[in-house]
Amino acid sequence: MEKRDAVAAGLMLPIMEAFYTIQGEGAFTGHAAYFIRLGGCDVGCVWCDVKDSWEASKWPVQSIEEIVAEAKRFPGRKVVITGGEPLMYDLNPLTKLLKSEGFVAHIETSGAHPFSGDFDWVCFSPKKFKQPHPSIYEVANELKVVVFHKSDFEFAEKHANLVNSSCKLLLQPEWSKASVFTSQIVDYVKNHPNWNISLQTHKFMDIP
Ligand SMILES: C[S@@+](CC[C@H](N)C(=O)[O-])C[C@H]1O[C@@H](n2cnc3c(N)ncnc32)[C@H](O)[C@@H]1O
Ligand SMILES: Nc1nc2[nH]cc(C(=O)O)c2c(=O)[nH]1
Ligand code: SF4
Ligand SMILES: [Mg+2]
Repeated sequence: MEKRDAVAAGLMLPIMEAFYTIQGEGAFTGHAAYFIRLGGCDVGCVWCDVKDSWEASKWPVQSIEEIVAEAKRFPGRKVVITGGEPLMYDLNPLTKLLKSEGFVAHIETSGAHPFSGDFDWVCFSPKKFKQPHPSIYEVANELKVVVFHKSDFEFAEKHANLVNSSCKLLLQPEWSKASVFTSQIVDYVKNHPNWNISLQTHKFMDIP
C-alpha cells in the first residue's frame, strides 16, 4: 500500500511528537498520560500554542503498530491523542489497536472534522475559526472553551446548549491573555456554577 493510502485508511499517521507527561488540562489534570501529537490542522486559531503542527507534510509518518509500541515503553496506560487536529484522520484503527493493548484512549479535538475512533474520553474544544462537525456533540465528555475575548463566554454557552447533558463544562484562559481573563472567568464560574475552570497546569510546572 502507498503511504498516502495508508494515511487515508488511518493505518499510518503523521507524528509531530509523542511524550509521556502529566495531563495538564481538563477533567484529568494531574494524571500521567502518553501524548501522541498528530501533524496537520486546518482550523487556524490565532492563539494556537502549537502552530508548528499545522503543516502535516512536515512530520514523519509512522505505522499505528510503531506508535503503540512506543507508548508501551512507559508505565501509564492512558493515551491522549492530540495535534494538530487529530480528527483530520480516521482514528478507528489506532484506537482499536490501543484498546487491544490495554490502553485507555482520550482525545483533544476542536471537533472540526467528522468524529472517528473508539475513545474513553473526548475533550471537545470548539473554535470560532472553523465550525465543529455535528457528530461531536453527542460524544463529547468535556467541553473546554478557551477564553481569549469577552465574547467567548457567549460562545461557550452556545456550545453548552448543544452538547449532551452529561458533558462537563470547562473554561480555560488563553495563556497569553490569562492576566486579563482569569478574574472574569473566576467571577463567571462563581455566578454560573455549572462551569468549572481548567488551567494549563503543565505550563506552570514547565513540563511538556
Ligand atoms: C493544541 S490543541 C490540539 C487539539 C485540537 N486541535 C484542539 O484544538 O482541541 C490542544 C488544546 O490546547 C488548547 N489551546 C491551544 N492553544 C492554547 C492557548 N494559547 N491557551 C490556552 N489553551 C490553548 C486547545 O483549545 C485545545 O483544547
Ligand atoms: N501536559 C500537557 N497536557 C496537555 N493537555 C492537552 C495538551 C494538548 O496540547 O493537547 C497538552 C500538552 O501539550 N501537555
Ligand atoms: S484547532 Fe487546535 S491545533 Fe488547530 S489551530 Fe486551533 S488550537 Fe491549534
Ligand atoms: Mg498543549
